[in-house]
This record gives sequence, C-alpha cells and structure tokens, in this order.
Amino acid sequence: MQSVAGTKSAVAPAMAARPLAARPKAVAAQAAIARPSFAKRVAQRGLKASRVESQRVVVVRAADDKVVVIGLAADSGCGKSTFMRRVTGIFGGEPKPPAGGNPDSNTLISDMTTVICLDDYHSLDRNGRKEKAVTALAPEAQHFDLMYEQVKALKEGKAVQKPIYNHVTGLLDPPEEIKAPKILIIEGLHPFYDDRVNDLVDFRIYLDISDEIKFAWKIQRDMAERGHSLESIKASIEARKPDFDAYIDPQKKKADMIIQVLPTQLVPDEKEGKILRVRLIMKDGKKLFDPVYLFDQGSTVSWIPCGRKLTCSFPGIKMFYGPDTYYGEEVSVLEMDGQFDKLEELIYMESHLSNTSAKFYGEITQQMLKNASFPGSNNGTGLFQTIVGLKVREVYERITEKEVVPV
Ligand SMILES: Nc1ncnc2c1ncn2[C@@H]1O[C@H](COP(=O)(O)OP(=O)(O)OP(=O)(O)O)[C@@H](O)[C@H]1O
Ligand SMILES: O=C(CO)[C@H](O)[C@H](O)COP(=O)(O)O
Repeated sequence: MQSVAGTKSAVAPAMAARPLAARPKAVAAQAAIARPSFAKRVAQRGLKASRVESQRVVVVRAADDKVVVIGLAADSGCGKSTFMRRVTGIFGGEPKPPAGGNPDSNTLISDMTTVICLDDYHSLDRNGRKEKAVTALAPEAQHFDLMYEQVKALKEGKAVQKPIYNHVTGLLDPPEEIKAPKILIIEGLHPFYDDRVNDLVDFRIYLDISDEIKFAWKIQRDMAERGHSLESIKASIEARKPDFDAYIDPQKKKADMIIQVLPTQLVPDEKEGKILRVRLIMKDGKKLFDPVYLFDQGSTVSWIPCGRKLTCSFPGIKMFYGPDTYYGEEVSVLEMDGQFDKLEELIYMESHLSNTSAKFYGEITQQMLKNASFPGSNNGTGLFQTIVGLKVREVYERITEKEVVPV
C-alpha cells in the first residue's frame, strides 16, 4: 500500500474534503481523466482518494490503517518522561509497559499511543561501549538499520520484535513484541539523526535544555533520587558533551517544534533552575499544524499578565510572542519567563492564546491542573509541553481525518 503521510506533500484535509464540483475546472478535468484507474485501485485495495495533483492521483492508505509517527529528541535527563506523560494523557488511558513482559521494558502503551525508547536500538551494551571507548550518544553505538526497519514496519501496520536495552543491567535483553498503534512515539537521543528514520516521522519535537538547567535537573534527580555524587554527575556531563554537541544537538534544526529551556532573565544570576525562561519555537507554514499566537498573529508582543486577573509573586511573569528565524527557517516564538502562583488562573492567559488546538475553552488549564504534580507545572515547560501535546492531537487528526474526543 502507498502512503504519503510521512512526506511533506501530505494531504491537506481541507482539499481532501472539497467536492470535485468546488475545485478549479482544470483540476476537475484531470480528476475525470484519472478517475477510472483510480477507482480500480480503490476497489482493489480498499483505498480512498485524498488529492488530485497535476495529472496524477495521489492515494493514501485507508484512514483506519494510518499510524502517525511522532519523534521526540532530547538528551538524557531533559524531561522526556514527564513530557510523554503529558502528551499521552491527552489521549486518555494509563500508559503501561507491555503486559506480562520484561519488567525493565522501556515501552509504554496506552489506548491510542505506544511510546518506544530509542535506547532499545543501542547496538553496544554498557560493556561494549566501555571496550570500544564510545559513549551511548555515538552513532556507532546505535543500530540505525534495525531502527529504520522497525519504525517503517510499525508505520505500515506490522508488529515487530523490538530489542530491549536494560538500563538496570546495562545489557541487551531478549526482544518484546510491539504491535502497530494509532500513534507511535519514538523518543530518545537520535530520532532525526538517520535520514531514513527521520523521513518516517510526521511531527518532530526537540527538547532543548540549556546546560545550566540540564545540570540543575540532573543534580536534582541523580543526587537526590539515585545517590550519585556531585563530582560523578559533573564528570558524566563533561564526558557526554562532545558527542552531544556533535550528534544530538544538531537534530533540533530538523524539528517542527522546539521547547527551549533557559535561565530566567527576570532575576539576575539565577542559576539554580528554579525560575525558567521557556521558549516554544514553532516552524511556520507547515501543513499539519498551526503555530500558536498571542493576541495578534505575526505581530511582536510583550505582555506582563500580572495584575488583577493573574496573581504573581516575585519575580512575576513575562510573556513574549513574535516572528523570528531559526537556522534559516521562518518560525513563530512564544515565550514565558517566570512562574504561576495559582495554576487555575492560567485560564486567563489561555484565553489570550489562539491556534492552541484546544477543543474547548480552558482545555489547557484543565490538562495543567490534572497534571499539577508533574515537574514544571507552574512554568512554561508544563504549559508548552501541554500545548505541544495538543498539537500532536492536531497532527493525528489532520493525517487520519479522524476526530479524537477529548478525555
Ligand atoms: N519541567 C521541569 N521542571 C523541573 N524539573 C524537571 C522538569 N522536567 C524534568 N525535570 C526533572 O529532571 C529530571 C529528569 O526528568 P525525566 O526523568 O523526565 O527526564 P528524561 O529525559 O526522561 O531522562 P532519562 O532519559 O535519563 O530517563 C527529573 O528529576 C525531573 O524532576
Ligand atoms: O543517554 C542515555 C539515555 O537516553 C543513556 O545514557 C544510555 O541509554 C545508556 O544507558 P545507561 O547509562 O543506563 O547504560
């Protein structure tokens, strides 16, 4: 079966839904010429027409079969797990590892989504990396051929036997069966590194955490929760840095949306990562989603929402929105510096945002309140992760032409 869902020429739903009579005459004429063979193909394969394009008909798989692939790239310890909980929560169901499987599985399955961790495609286990003196970020420590074959197979609706990298033992465990979900999320270090894998991804997200903040979060987790020493955390960050710069960071250029987390500008020399300046960088002109805007699309807006309608203690909140360029591409940027005092008052800010992909007034605030215990819920990380989660839903709906009922 053919699929155009992974290409940039993916069908615009508005066009697909447009009746022939409403289309320009020349296009309708081409459609008439193309119709017999097309109808034959539809009958033979159970396909449906989606677009008539200059003398040829592009056919997509029946909407029921489509697997939408979402990629999330970030370094370790940058909040991927938290982000995934926010995204999958939008689709409902509790994400769980495959039932009855390996207790150290990295996979999370819920009603509509399956999240696979690309660490499972490490070709070298912990000992192998030590022997070859390479980090887990190096391309030679990944099995990109298998990653490509399996993501492709899942996208085609087939089940795969995916390896498991066991983070407890540092070994590669026997594989687990993964069935094709509606939404496949591939998260990890290299979702966009290999062009073949990258081309299979419908929507690309990159979490860009600045060194200072990454360090603060790592200390918080690895010292407090995993008993590592400050020195060992510093050494591990330093050891990974050259490969991070060479292989992981450049992937952000390919992302559709980037969540950039920086130290605040509201408090001079705040380095503990308690108050954050978070930027949502959204590529313009994409067919599968619309960038969010504040007040007026395309304008440059600075806004301090604190006052009678939004309670702010020191240092307050500063919002920014405007057009920009990112590695030579046009983007829209939405920025939030500071943090909320009362999460329920977020509704005030939400009411000034447009193109959020929320299905009802207050959906963002509702999601944020539901996940209030997650890290980052009082700042731009939680807010923008929630918005990106709604964009994942929008992308899914545009590709499949199916509506997701909000949970
Ligand atoms: N938005 C946030 N604000 C504050 N702290 C955060 C935020 N997101 C994550 N953290 C902290 O950073 C640490 C790492 O987060 P998390 O485990 O979600 O990252 P990860 O990318 O999934 O890591 P890994 O790939 O190593 O498993 C956690 O201790 C978490 O509390
Ligand atoms: O970058 C990582 C995860 O994203 C890990 O460092 C990598 O997967 C190796 O894991 P471990 O340190 O458990 O052997």
